[in-house]
Amino acid sequence: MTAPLEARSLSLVRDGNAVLDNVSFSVAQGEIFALLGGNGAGKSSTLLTFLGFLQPSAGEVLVRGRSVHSDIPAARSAIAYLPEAASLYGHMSAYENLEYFLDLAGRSASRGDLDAAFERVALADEARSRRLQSYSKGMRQKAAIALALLRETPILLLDEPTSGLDPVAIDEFHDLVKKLASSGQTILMVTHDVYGACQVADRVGLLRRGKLVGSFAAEPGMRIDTETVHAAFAEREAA
Ligand SMILES: Nc1ncnc2c1ncn2[C@@H]1O[C@H](COP(=O)(O)OP(=O)(O)OP(=O)(O)O)[C@@H](O)[C@H]1O
Repeated sequence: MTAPLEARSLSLVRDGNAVLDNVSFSVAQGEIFALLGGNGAGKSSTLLTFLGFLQPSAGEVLVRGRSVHSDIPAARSAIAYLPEAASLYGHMSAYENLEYFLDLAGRSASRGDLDAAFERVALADEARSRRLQSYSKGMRQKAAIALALLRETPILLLDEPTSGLDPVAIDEFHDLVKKLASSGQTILMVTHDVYGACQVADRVGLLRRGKLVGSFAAEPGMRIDTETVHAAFAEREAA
């Protein structure tokens, strides 16, 4: 079966610097793959390449078996992307944000559809009409995920999705991501969080200075030995 996401010998140069070097991996349907690495390892750049915002200098990325750069709109329409800072508007309510962004994506949703999505992400009823500027980071994250759900894309890309969330919000978020994967969505997330990656992912890849230096099957609560963590994070770019 064709993997929904695949990087084939992907190399990337940004501003003259080699950012990714011969990276290959694929993510199967319904799988959660976490790319783990230090600052500057190339995690966000990998996501931006799948979205067609960055062009490989060698190799290619494929979405549902098709080279992204041969049809960027097709790749983007298959993907919901959550950047590190949720990109919804603070001066609008959750209802208004979702209506507006779905409209931009050429979709429409009834109030009932919106409420059903908010239920799935457990965004409280009373919050839905409130402006997002009064939300906590976890609530904004829920609203952004609700939007991703309503777009009904087969693929979800998550950039540091739990940074700044409290431990309860992180657990809720991980449960939600697992539910999405078990309903068939394919998920690629990038993170610094070793523990969280092992909690939520099926597989973890270690990215070190643009090279994929290892990958392994993850299990909740597993410990990665210090040597492995240091191998991934050593020589990271100074933050
Ligand atoms: N807008 C940009 N223009 C040019 N180079 C960039 C740009 N953004 C990032 N880079 C470079 O690309 C490399 C990889 O950065 P990237 O943001 O992909 O890493 P990351 O693993 O996501 O890091 P972090 O964990 O700090 O977010 C770094 O060397 C960085 O300096």
